[in-house]
Amino acid sequence: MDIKVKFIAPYESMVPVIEECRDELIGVDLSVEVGNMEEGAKVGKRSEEEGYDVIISRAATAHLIREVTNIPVIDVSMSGYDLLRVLTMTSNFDQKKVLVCYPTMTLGAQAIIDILDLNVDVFTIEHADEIKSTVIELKEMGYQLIIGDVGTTEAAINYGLESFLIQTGRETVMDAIDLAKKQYEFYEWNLSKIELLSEVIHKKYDDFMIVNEKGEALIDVWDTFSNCPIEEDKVVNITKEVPITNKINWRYYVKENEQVDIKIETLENNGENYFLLSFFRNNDLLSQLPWVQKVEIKQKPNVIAESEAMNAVMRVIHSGLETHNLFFLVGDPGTGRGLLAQYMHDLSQTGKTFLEVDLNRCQYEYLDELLASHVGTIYLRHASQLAKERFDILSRFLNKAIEANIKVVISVTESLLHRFDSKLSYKALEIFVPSINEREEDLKGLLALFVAHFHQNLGTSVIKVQSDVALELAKYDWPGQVRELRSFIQTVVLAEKGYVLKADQVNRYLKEKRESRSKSIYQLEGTLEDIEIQVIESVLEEENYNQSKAAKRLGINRSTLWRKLKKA
Ligand SMILES: Nc1ncnc2c1ncn2[C@@H]1O[C@H](COP(=O)(O)OP(=O)(O)OP(=O)(O)O)[C@@H](O)[C@H]1O
Repeated sequence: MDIKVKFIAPYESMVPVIEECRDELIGVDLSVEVGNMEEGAKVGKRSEEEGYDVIISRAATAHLIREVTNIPVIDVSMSGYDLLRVLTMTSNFDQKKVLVCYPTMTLGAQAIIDILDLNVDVFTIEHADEIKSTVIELKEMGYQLIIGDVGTTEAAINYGLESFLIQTGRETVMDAIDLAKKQYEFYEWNLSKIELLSEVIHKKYDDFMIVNEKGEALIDVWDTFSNCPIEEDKVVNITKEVPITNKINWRYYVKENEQVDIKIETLENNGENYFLLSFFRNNDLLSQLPWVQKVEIKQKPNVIAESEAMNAVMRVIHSGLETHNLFFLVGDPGTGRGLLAQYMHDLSQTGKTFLEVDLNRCQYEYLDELLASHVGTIYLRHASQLAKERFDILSRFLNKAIEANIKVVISVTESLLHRFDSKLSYKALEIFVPSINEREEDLKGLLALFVAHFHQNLGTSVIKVQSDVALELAKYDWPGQVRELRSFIQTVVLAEKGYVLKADQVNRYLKEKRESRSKSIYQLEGTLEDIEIQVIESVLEEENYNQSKAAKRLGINRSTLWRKLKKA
């Protein structure tokens, strides 16, 4: 396919010269328009939009076009031929002559003048904005004829001087077109490399941009967003604020009630630094990870802590939150470690996100994605069973999280500190969550809390519990800890229709519980429903009375499970 070239001629008489060249061109689709300086820049911008591949223009106009376009812009620099032509022509005139040119031409022009022994002086200017004052000065110096480019000759005419424009000749036009072809091939080759790279990054991120240290975009790809979701000045701010490190940084912005997370990675190429900014809508990334759950804590978690053992835990939590970012909650499943983690978050990280992570299902290569700036607490579950290599990855992640001021709470069944290196374990605070048997004084409070909860949420009748019920409950060992107690209360209040729960009622259920525990196999007696409820109960027990997990294992949803339990 032909390369589409737009030639923007700064003056009218250049057009026929360019058109004359057109017939000799192979592989180039050339069109010409006239436009000097700002006018030329406008034409350039429009030409890019119209799909031109390369633009050719001259001197200052080419420079202005380059500023407003992203395609290659070739400058038809004045050649020796052009100078030779204009100097030969003006040698026929007797006026006091001066050639005004830019530094790149000064030496060549002087050489031609000397060789041909011409009566022309040379005056060098650095910038187009010096033209006016230079022409005034030259006039004062007695020059009558000025040779120069469009700007200089126009100024000369304005100040009543004779002028000759250095015209661009055919050979110069041909050279420029040839250069345009070469440059375009090179540009296209680079472009295809960039497209390939974009494709690779695109596989990882849907929406991203690569910007330089000034915040200017080199590549941008928008898939889920229609364009860059944050303003240009915010991108510039990111490049100013974010240090050049190999650490991942995060920023988040709220735009039209929607949160946009920006993951910032730094890249280095040829001694230059760049930023790879990837954009995620509404915590998109986190919601895509099945092992991460964003828990919304609507109200302050109500932790019952009447017993001395739980009181001690609360004291450690309160003082530890001020000094530490890494906590190990050591205790049996169901003792309330998750609840305590939420309580800690609510106390110290209000307004931020609480993430619950299942380390058993975690994709470790994505762990760093959790370090988003809006994340306040990461609660890691199932850390006890991890393999050695996983511990190393986890340690690195924990260090990063601590540095990012994110609180990490890890629930474990026994102390794990010895498995981390001493530097990290020094930063951690271990909190031992007592088993329910050491929290007898809490039973009354827990009972009241659960009864109220089920009354409010499931519409159960019981609203009051006789004082001796707690004593009866204390006689049982609750291997599934508080979670098992909660589940037991749920079963009881769903079944009992009176307002007051009495000790003898509770004892009846406790007796059944003891009996069912001693059974090793299901009783294949009674109806299908009876057998079903036995299966449900043992799965519930095995899952530490976690209804969601039990429902998942049984392949039913939670409300079906709840209905079946209610019927039992
Ligand atoms: N001190 C407490 N006050 C009020 N509720 C409690 C308390 N301790 C535990 N609970 C309740 O007991 C249930 C089990 O607690 P939680 O899920 O936090 O246990 P866990 O130790 O995190 O167990 P797992 O790791 O198996 O999920 C929850 O419903 C929780 O609200």
